[in-house]
Amino acid sequence: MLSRQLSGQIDTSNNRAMNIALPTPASPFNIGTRGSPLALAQAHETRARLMAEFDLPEDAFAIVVIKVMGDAIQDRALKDIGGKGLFTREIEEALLDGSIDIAVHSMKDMPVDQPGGLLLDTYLPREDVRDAFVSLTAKGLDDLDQGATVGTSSLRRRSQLLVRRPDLNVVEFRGNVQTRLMKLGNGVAEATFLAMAGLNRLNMTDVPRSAIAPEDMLPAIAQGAIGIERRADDTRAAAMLEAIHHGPTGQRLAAERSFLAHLDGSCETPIGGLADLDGGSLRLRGEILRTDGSQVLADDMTGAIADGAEMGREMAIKLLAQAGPGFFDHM
Ligand SMILES: NCc1[nH]cc(CCC(=O)O)c1CC(=O)O
Repeated sequence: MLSRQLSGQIDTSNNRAMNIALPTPASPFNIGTRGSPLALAQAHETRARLMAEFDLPEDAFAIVVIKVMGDAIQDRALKDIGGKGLFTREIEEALLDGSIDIAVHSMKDMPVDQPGGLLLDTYLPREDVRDAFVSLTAKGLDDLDQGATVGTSSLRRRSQLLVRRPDLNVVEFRGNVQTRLMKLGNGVAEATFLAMAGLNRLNMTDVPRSAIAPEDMLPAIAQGAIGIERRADDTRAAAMLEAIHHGPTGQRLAAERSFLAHLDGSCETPIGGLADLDGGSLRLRGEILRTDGSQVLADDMTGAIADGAEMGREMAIKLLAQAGPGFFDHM
């Protein structure tokens, strides 16, 4: 398995695998992650795939938990304190200073550009991309009373909800799944929204949820995808990650992240996007919204898989032209 995976990627001059020094319990491979339950589950999945691929014991790996600013701040809306880098800066510093070998991320939270010296080009097979409607009382969006209060801290979800249900009262809702369920129980809101991927990865089968079709709520760019970052000059990490990379997820994210890149999106802008593969073609759906739900601009394109990034770029340019200046200025 090792030689098959490495022969194409690392040593193209002949058909023999390059000799990489695999990690050992005495000199483990350090996997960096945030400390949230979901982040830990994703790091454990990465470790399990590497163990299987290279026939290594669990203690040839160390899971290194890194505290990030974003996790420490629970009381203010993320958009007020500086966006996505809040969840990645400390982890990327640990990569650059060598205290970890790779970093495992939710791709949904990752900016399109990484700091110099780092590469984020390895993806695990994608989970369910959809959002979940979570409520102790209502079965779905259509089941909510006129004027009902729903909780979300996501500008995208907020805007998408208001497009469909302008009557809803959308309130800020942060915290982990347990906290949010407690708030629902306390009547703070009648429903909230979570990624299906997170619920599935945490095996939260007892959470009352129903999956929302992408037609009704287009997911965030890269929702449900795990990405693994490394130092650009680390040939061992490159070889190990190549072995667990999931190509189709990479093709889908290439289109979605190109769309995001050309929109210049951060988590401060309501953007949805989803690429699906169907045989030899790629379908990209994308939308941008006004935060008050008064307007949504959407597009849907199908083309060759290899053209995904170009489709993302074209779609972004087209939607931005339709939007005109000031489209996002409603916050
Ligand atoms: N922004 C937080 C975040 N980042 C990734 C996930 C879920 C897992 C995923 O989409 O990969 C979540 C929580 C949520 O949206 O419910």
